[in-house]
Amino acid sequence: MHATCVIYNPAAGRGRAERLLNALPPSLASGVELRPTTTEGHAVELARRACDDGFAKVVAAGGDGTVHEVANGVLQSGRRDVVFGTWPIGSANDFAFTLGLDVWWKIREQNPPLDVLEIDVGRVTAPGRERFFVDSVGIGFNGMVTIESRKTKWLAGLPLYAWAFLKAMVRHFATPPMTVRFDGHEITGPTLALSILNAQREGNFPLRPNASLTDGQFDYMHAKGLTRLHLVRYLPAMVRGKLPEGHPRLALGRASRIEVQREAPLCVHADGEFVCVPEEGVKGITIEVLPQRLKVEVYRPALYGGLQ
Ligand SMILES: Nc1ncnc2c1ncn2[C@@H]1O[C@H](COP(=O)(O)OP(=O)(O)OP(=O)(O)O)[C@@H](O)[C@H]1O
Repeated sequence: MHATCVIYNPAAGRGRAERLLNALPPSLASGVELRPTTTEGHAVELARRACDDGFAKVVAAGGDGTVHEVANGVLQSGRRDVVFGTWPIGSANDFAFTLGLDVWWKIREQNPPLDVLEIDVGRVTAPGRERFFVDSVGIGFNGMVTIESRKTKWLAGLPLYAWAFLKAMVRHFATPPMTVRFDGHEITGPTLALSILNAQREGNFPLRPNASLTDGQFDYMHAKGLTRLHLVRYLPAMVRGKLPEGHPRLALGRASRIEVQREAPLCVHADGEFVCVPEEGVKGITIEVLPQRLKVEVYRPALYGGLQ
């Protein structure tokens, strides 16, 4: 049997995935078994099966959606020794950015060496559902941005999410009251969005550029009673990863357990995949860190986007 199982989404990157995998450099292609997904959600099952089959390494080849599903499969398998790899061939590769793997992928022909790091993982629970995540969770406005990004097929990467952000701002801007408990500290008030980052980027925006994957904590951005004007004003800062510290309506902080309650049903994504949409009526959700729970491949020269 091969040592590595590569689970890939043929639909990722607007259909580019198949072409890229057919042109793998020999250093990556040898010792690898490719297993394609056939439908949404399939990668979870394929990853679980790859772990049961005894592969030492399981790679998610696709965008953040594929990363999310493969990571969930590996974590559900209970095997702690499996190394999780990411080949960023999707249209959003936020997790790969933090691991330095988007840089590595560009120079893959040179076969640069990768290291293994044990990173924190997040777990989202709500009544009747449980999900792991590796990159980020977005609640409220960010969930609506994800809905809008799914409707746009003609853009990718940052332009896609900037466009979806503007559409969500016109169609779904709302700041209903929300109660959020960050570890022992509870706040109730108008909330536009809550971003909870294990890695550094959400929807291509480097919202928390100093987030660590190994500190046992999430870095969050709590957008409270902002106006549309605030959003427009802070969009360039979000794109550059330079949100203001100490803003009364935009709190930045760290926590290892976050509980959210809202009267209006929640829209929540985890790594860009929906945990719940408003129609499902979910009003409460808990997000917690599982410290150093997953072994992942990283490219050290560009780890944390090469910034730290
Ligand atoms: N064979 C398939 N056919 C259609 N959809 C699939 C298939 N396999 C996976 N998917 C779904 O495609 C979605 C996007 O996958 P992924 O994130 O890997 O690609 P992407 O090009 O980066 O997309 P996105 O624009 O969402 O970031 C996921 O929700 C995933 O469940």
